Amino acid sequence: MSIATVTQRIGVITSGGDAPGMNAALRAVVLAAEHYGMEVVAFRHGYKGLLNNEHISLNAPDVLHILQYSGTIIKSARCPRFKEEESAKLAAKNLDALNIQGLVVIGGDGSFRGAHHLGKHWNGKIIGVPGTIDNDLYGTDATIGYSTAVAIAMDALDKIRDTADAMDRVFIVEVMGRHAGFIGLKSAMAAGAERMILPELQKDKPLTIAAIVKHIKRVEAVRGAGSYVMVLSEHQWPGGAVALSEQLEAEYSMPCRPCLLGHIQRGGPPTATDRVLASELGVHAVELIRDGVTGVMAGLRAGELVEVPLEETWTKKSPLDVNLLRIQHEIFNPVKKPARDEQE
Ligand SMILES: Nc1ncnc2c1ncn2[C@@H]1O[C@H](COP(=O)(O)OP(=O)(O)O)[C@@H](O)[C@H]1O
Ligand SMILES: O=P(O)(O)OC[C@H]1O[C@](O)(COP(=O)(O)O)[C@@H](O)[C@@H]1O
Repeated sequence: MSIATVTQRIGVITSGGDAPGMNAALRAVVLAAEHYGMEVVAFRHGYKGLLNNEHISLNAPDVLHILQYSGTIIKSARCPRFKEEESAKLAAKNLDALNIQGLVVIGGDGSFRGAHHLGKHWNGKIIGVPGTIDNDLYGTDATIGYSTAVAIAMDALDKIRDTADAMDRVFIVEVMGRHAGFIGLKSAMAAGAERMILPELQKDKPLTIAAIVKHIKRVEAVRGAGSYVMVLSEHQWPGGAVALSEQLEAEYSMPCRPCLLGHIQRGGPPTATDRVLASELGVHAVELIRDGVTGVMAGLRAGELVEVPLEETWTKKSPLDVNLLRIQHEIFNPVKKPARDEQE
């Protein structure tokens, strides 16, 4: 690839919930831009910074040794005001005033909606880089941060198992992923959890407390007294893991404890998978801007770099891996019964 001779200035933001690997993506954007003779202007606090003109210029020394840290050095934010038309117009004005020709938006589906909204009022090139632990963006096999969140949840589940097993207890571990069960499913499989309560499974036939108790008792009948670890995606039970645990203790006399992983899932060192994915997609985003592409997310599918129209990333839905679901429900379920009964 030839080195561009025309100097371009590109902007970058990290937006929405921070995700492990956002710093690695940022570093990749800065290093790729420098490689192609482009300047980088970062807006702090996502779209809020774009509206408030809170910008800094970023060069290679600014991103030295940041890829091993979660969070984001340019900070992230949620900015409800950006949904207004006037906000997109103001952002466009601010970008033009700085002579910025392209913008890289590192974030999740909300951030991409924002990018699409901005694109209606701004002529610059806009590229999305998928950064969210939830993995809920269509068009890429994984989002930046997902691998780390799963690893953290798995580690927590392993630790919980020690105590659950020692004391013959039921544990309910609540994981993030407000609309998608990717973290729940993968961490449950990785840690050998007995039960998963995931948004996708709850949609058609929400679990009842009676069905949960029945399964716990059946597992005990098969294995004898021991541990039972349940992975619960957030917002899938009224009152969450705490309420479900209290119900099991009070109404069914089951020794049960809740564990809420919360924002622990977004911190600590990103996995190698996230760092490399972020590096590849950050560079791809800059190369797309350099090639004049706009309005797409830089993604990775089956090992290949892809470009997905921004709108598709939230209008289309990636389903949970049906094979992983089948294995969890049928092969790894200690209670052998037809899969259709599982979510009763
Ligand atoms: N429909 C929309 N139109 C314009 N901007 C939006 C829209 N939805 C979200 N955004 C912007 O993107 C930000 C991040 O979205 P959010 O859903 O909070 O996180 P994520 O990008 O991780 O999904 C919002 O705070 C808002 O500034
Ligand atoms: O950090 P906040 O604002 O409390 O948001 C929590 C939410 O952020 C996430 O970690 C990531 O979601 P987004 O990618 O949509 O920002 C969700 O799993 C969780 O529900």
